[in-house]
Amino acid sequence: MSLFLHYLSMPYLLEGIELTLQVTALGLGGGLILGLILAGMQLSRFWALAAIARGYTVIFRGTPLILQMVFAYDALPHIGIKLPAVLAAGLALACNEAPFIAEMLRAGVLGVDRGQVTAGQALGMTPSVLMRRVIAPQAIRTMIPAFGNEAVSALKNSSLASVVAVQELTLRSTQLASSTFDFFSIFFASGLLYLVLTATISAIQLFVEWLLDLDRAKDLTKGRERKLADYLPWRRVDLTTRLTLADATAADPEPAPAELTDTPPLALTREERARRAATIARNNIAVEARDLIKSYGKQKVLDGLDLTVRVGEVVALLGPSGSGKSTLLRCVNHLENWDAGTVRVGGRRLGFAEDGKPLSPRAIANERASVGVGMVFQQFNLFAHLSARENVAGPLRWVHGMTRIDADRRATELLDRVGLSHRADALPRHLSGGQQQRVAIARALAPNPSVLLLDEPTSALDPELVNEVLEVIRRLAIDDGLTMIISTHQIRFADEVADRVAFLNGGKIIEEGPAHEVLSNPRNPLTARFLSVMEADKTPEAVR
Ligand SMILES: Nc1ncnc2c1ncn2[C@@H]1O[C@H](COP(=O)(O)OP(=O)(O)OP(=O)(O)O)[C@@H](O)[C@H]1O
Repeated sequence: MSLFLHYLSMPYLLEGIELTLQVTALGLGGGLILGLILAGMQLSRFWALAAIARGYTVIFRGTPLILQMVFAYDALPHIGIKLPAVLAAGLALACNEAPFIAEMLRAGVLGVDRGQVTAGQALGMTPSVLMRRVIAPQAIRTMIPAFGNEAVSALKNSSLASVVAVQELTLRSTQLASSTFDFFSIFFASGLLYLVLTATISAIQLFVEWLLDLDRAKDLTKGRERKLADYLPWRRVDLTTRLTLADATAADPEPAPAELTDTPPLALTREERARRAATIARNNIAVEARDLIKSYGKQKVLDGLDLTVRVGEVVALLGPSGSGKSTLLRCVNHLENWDAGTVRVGGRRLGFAEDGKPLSPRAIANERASVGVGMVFQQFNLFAHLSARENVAGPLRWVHGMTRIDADRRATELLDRVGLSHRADALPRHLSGGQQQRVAIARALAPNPSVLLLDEPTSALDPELVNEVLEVIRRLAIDDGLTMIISTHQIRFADEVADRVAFLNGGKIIEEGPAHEVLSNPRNPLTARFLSVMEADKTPEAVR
């Protein structure tokens, strides 16, 4: 026992730990940098870069680390690169770790919900803002356990550096044992030292997981402490603003939700509708699609579609499942490319330069932000790692350059408008579907869009939550006069809120006109059949 304790505190072995840590740190640090580059190449749009990264992965993942170390130490000098043993071992370890780390990074990035990425694009985020603010923070959280594993494995693999005579812990233990023949005590002490190192890595991993745990939320408004994750770059929130806002909400803890659902639905009288129609007819064109054609493979989804929407007009897109409603909305915002035809928003051809050439993703993002097309999705697509307030305020800062205080103020104002100021600090997963959709509407409204596109905003909701969302949309249409295109299966809602309905079938508008007229007296037999099925069943699923 005394011998074991002696070896455990022996400076000769402890100095070996220093070299072990040096090789591990070089391997992990270098592996992370190289892994980031490889992951970027594999995720890139350029196939040549992806192919080079794949080739690298096959070679370095498929050959033993021990050979790579020998190569770095003995073969590189032949081409004039003579590295000290520690550096050569660290380099080989980094090159070996890189493909594994790249795969972890790639899995983390691909694991982020596509819907959130689309929502970020629709909000005008450039690819780099999307990566920094939406993808990386979520990917990093999911990668921590795998990265912890990789760190432990790199530490253990560093023992192979002994083949290039790095005096790390394993080599020193072996040397000591062969000179003293006290194998058991020495290797037991050495094993325990490795265990301490790997346990430290595990502890750091658990600490980081705890640090980034979003569910560890402490409620500020109830005077409790901020969680550390709030201080991270993507979560940083201005304390003064938070506290001022917290004070404001504390005075009125449960404000508007009752107001949203309890008041009778707004509806226009026949005369008001006629006045509104006359005003809209004089307005400029807000959105114009001309002869739009779009196919997925052999399937033609939009087949020469024409649609004109005037400023202040609310158009409901109706039609059976697969008729192309969502695709049309996605084309309006250029979230989807199309094969032929033109789309203009506010007179501008979104996504194309003056000479008709397609713009880069970054330029399209900037254009989306400046033209102002808001979008609300069927599946809400809120940023899962951000509170309701940050979902609204974040894009205002990142895309529109608003200050933190102004963005937070605007977010609070909009959340109040959709009856959710009391849930501003909640994460999306702690909100009901209806509440999430109301936050999504607030987020889309935040930059004051000129047009709001709503893609079946209630079809993912339980029936009892549908009305709260419809009421918010109704207010936007009737009170605020916002230009909206809504894809919906809610016939009664379309009748009450829309100025015009357009009925799609097979990628074409087969009937359109004033909402009440088309819905109560359809002329096309397909529209009539669709409406009667909807009427008979009252559930959208019936026609799907
Ligand atoms: N990314 C895609 N790849 C291949 N096919 C697609 C893609 N997106 C949509 N489609 C197909 O295009 C057609 C039109 O889809 P779209 O979502 O526009 O219809 P929709 O009218 O909005 O239907 P729903 O009411 O069910 O949402 C469907 O047949 C769908 O399967």
